[in-house]
Amino acid sequence: MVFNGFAASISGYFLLAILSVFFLMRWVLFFKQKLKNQIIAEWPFLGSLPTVAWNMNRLHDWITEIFISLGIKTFYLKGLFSKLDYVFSCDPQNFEYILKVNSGNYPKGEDMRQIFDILGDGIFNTDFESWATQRRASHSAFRLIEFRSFVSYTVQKVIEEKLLPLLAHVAREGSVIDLQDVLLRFTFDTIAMTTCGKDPGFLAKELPGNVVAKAIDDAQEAILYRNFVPMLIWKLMRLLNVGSEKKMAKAWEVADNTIIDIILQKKEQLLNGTDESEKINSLLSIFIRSQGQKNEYWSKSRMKFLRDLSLNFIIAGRDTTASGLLWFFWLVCRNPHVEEKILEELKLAFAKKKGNGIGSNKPWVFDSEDLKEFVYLHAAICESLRLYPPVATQKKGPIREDILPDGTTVKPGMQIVLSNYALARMPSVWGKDCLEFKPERWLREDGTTLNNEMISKLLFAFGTGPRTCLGKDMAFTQMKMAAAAVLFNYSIQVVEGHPVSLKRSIILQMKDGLMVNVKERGSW
Ligand code: HEM
Repeated sequence: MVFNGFAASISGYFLLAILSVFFLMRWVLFFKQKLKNQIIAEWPFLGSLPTVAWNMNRLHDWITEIFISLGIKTFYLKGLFSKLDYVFSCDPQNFEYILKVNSGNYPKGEDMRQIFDILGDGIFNTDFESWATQRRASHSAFRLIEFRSFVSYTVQKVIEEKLLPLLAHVAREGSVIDLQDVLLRFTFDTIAMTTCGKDPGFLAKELPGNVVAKAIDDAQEAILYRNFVPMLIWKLMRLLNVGSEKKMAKAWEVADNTIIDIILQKKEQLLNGTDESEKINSLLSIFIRSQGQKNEYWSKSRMKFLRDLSLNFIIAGRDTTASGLLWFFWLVCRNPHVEEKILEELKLAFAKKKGNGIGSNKPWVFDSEDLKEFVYLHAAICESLRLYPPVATQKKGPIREDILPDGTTVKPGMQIVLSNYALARMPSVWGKDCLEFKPERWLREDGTTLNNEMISKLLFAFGTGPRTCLGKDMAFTQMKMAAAAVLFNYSIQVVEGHPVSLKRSIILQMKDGLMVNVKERGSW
């Protein structure tokens, strides 16, 4: 009897277990099917958040697929409690309207300020009066001839003394190198020098580690995470000092210590009369000189202002420019006919120099004056920024209800995501060949001059309107100078079979880097 009862209960449990597994499998299959079949599947209470999470690793491509499969350029997405929380758009009219025409209604907002809190009260992270004052001051500094010359001088020096020697070393060794890593080192050294006047020495043959570069990577990882989890969760993680928030705290400490150290050194030099900043026209030196030299000018709030200024520019300028160059090189490698045309332009400029008895030695580095002649190269860079915009999406939140040019209603509390990446992939904007790398798109019909109207109307890689990128000219100088020097002196080839896909990051990067072979070109 006892045995029979025991057997019955065992078989009962067994049956229950089989039934549970059966229902669990059905449930999993049902959810998988729902996620697969419906491009924006919605769930009770959770809205579309599970679908977003499911597609997180391919977010930009997923958003693009939605636009294309639904044949629209704007759609809503539901967040928690099925509230209409998000508006995604790739309509150029909406870009122009939100970023320029009615930009006053679309500030960065408190959420973004908290997510990017490491940037303090810097230009990138503030709105209204605080932003306007910094914008005016930074804009004046960027227009100074001294600063512009210092940027060109620094970029040329880093290319000549570090970037090309590193590539020469790789070519001689016949080894392969990760171009993404090299470019991040290149832009870190140049942005640190132009912003703070200090060379971190990150781009050296030995490929050394660097605590500040690591701190910036860690901070960006935490910022990415903060963008996708509810604020309550990451704030709790910060309180407990765990995960990405632990790394963020450390990154913050490193950034503070390093930058404050540099500012204090400058203060010492200024007060002791040993200042070299007359020769070094970095952004920091320009700001420090403009504030006067007396001790009382060095208040705590002024130190914080200088710290925020430096960090904002370093973060704004490093990964963006490296990403712009990386995708450019990759696209050029895949399109030899474009490379050929760029080389023609470079050879012509080089021949002119030679004719004037100026240059014949290799490796040859073009200077800032030469860059003006590189129209096709400029168009090729615009085209790679179109297809792979380093800032792939821009997020904005309206403060008042508004109707966008395409008729979409937006309300306070909503997040508007403008997808630059999807915009490039819209046949209705660019034509059927939208996926092709065609620098000619940005040239007038004569094929020799840039179509500047089109650039200002459709190239949103740097944003537009009052918050348009302050470093745009600087980025072009850097990208054109580096691209010309590398392509003229070396042939870059992507290692066969190297996988290229998007990394989950704020700035468009490659998940596995970009392994390349480098070969020296013969003399022209
Ligand atoms: C290819 C390189 C670059 C790209 C694609 C790029 C893109 C952008 C974009 C899209 C914005 C607007 C962000 C928004 O509306 O929230 C922006 C803002 C900004 N960028 Fe860049 N950027 C690049 C390089 C640089 C460089 C080299 C610097 C300076 C050293 C720089 C400094 C800034 C600053 C200070 C802002 C904030 C402007 C403001 O809010 O008024 N950027 N950038």
